[in-house]
Amino acid sequence: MSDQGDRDRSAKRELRRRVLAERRARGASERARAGSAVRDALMAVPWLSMAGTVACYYSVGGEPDTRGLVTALWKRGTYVLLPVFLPGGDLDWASFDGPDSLAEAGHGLMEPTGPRYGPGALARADAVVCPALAVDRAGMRLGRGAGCYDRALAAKGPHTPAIAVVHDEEWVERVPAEPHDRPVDAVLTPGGGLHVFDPASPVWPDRGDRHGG
Ligand SMILES: Nc1nc2c(c(=O)[nH]1)N(C=O)[C@@H](CNc1ccc(C(=O)N[C@@H](CCC(=O)O)C(=O)O)cc1)CN2
Ligand SMILES: Nc1ncnc2c1ncn2[C@@H]1O[C@H](COP(=O)(O)OP(=O)(O)OP(=O)(O)O)[C@@H](O)[C@H]1O
Repeated sequence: MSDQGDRDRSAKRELRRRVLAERRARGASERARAGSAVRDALMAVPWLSMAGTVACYYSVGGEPDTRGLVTALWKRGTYVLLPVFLPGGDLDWASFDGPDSLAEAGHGLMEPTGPRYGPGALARADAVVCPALAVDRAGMRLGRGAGCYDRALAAKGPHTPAIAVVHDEEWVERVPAEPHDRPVDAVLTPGGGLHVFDPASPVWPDRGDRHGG
């Protein structure tokens, strides 16, 4: 392994530690406010309202709250896929079908209990809302370090945007990146709303046409 690789990995560990400590310090009212902002920002995006299937995550702990978003999408009739963390770090996918369709799982996660569609199910999503600990100005994302989303995002379609959700302070100048890291297409922060990195990217144009309106 190269020295640069070692430096990147230890810089990632340090940034993860810092963000997780800051998240633990966030209070319930800030979390609730952030959750409403995340929900309202994404529910107002026109192309997302045309999406038949959205892969999301069901937030836990100090993560930017996505529970309101998941519920709002589901109530609107969008098919919502949520991840199931497999031993080994791959993600399986099952649908959200109301709060009763979830159960506590390992690592403090809440996961869907219904039929699982396999890691390849992400190919059917029209958008992927993914967790992150930090995102930088170029869209590189830092995850929890299991590589789950690095691998999972490889299964999404080429016209499917990946949108990372982070707290305002977690959208930073630069995240240490390794060769396997892939940028996301947009970042959503509670205070700043949705920011698209490259509006000319093939994930964005003609969404209404492709998805039948
Ligand atoms: N809400 C949510 N769901 C998600 C993710 C996520 O980040 N957020 N994931 C994104 O990849 C996957 C689960 N990935 C995980 C990877 C590692 C650990 C882990 O090692 N947890 C530590 C505790 C760390 C902590 O307290 O935050 C442990 O159990 O020791 C947990 C989940 C799929 N589902
Ligand atoms: N496409 C991939 N295929 C196989 N292994 C991968 C892939 N991407 C990353 N990994 C492995 O996953 C591990 C963690 O990677 P990294 O530190 O970038 O995770 P992360 O992006 O923080 O986490 P996550 O993707 O779960 O949000 C690394 O050891 C890396 O080699």
